[in-house]
Amino acid sequence: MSEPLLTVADSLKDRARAALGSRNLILVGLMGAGKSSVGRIVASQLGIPFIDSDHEIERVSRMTIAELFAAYGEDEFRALETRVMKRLLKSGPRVVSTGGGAFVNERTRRHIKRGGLSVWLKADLDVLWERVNKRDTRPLLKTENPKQTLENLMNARYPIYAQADLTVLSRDVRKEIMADEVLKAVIEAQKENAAS
Ligand SMILES: Nc1ncnc2c1ncn2[C@@H]1O[C@H](COP(=O)(O)OP(=O)(O)O)[C@@H](O)[C@H]1O
Ligand SMILES: O=C(O)C1=C[C@@H](OP(=O)(O)O)[C@@H](O)[C@H](O)C1
Ligand SMILES: [Mg+2]
Repeated sequence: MSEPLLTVADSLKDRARAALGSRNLILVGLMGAGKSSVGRIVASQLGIPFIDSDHEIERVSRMTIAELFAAYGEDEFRALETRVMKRLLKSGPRVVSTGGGAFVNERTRRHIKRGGLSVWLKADLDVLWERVNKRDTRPLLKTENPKQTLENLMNARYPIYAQADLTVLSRDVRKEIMADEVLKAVIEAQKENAAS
């Protein structure tokens, strides 16, 4: 019997998987960009493990992110985040979705830059706000005007996220489509690398 033909979707996964090699794929960007949900789909498409750094932090500390912020403050949370990221990125390939502040922290950013290919999921304020205002689990948004806080974070952080290896626009389309766009960006980056 002849081998079935590869479908377009299969070849996208296979080409992205080959382009990634043993590197990690690390998703960065602001709260609500879709790092956790899109990262999980990308990992399943690539057939490699998925880890969300916030979940890993919650697992090792046996506390929620909100509890950690309340009990120890943001600085301690960042120190723990740095340690967890360093450990997660030691071996690959994996898809690692970070919390929104991880790439902003200089030490964590260094681990991410060394640890693989970083992808910024970039979204505009209204898209982010629509998504994050449905839940109140994010301690940094517990302010009088959370939309303004989100905008301030955007202004402060976007120049830093721009240091990621790749940028993918996070739009109001299905998460599966966003995941495909991440796979395409990985393939494009490899092509450009090969051409230069
Ligand atoms: N492309 C998308 N379309 C619709 N909803 C999305 C999309 N990406 C993420 N979401 C939703 O937005 C919320 C935030 O997504 P999440 O993956 O937790 O973002 P992050 O980890 O970047 O903060 C979740 O409720 C998620 O289901
Ligand atoms: O932007 C940030 O500094 C944070 C983002 C959160 O993760 P998500 O980006 O997955 O929401 C979480 O790590 C914590 O609440 C701090
Ligand atoms: Mg997340």
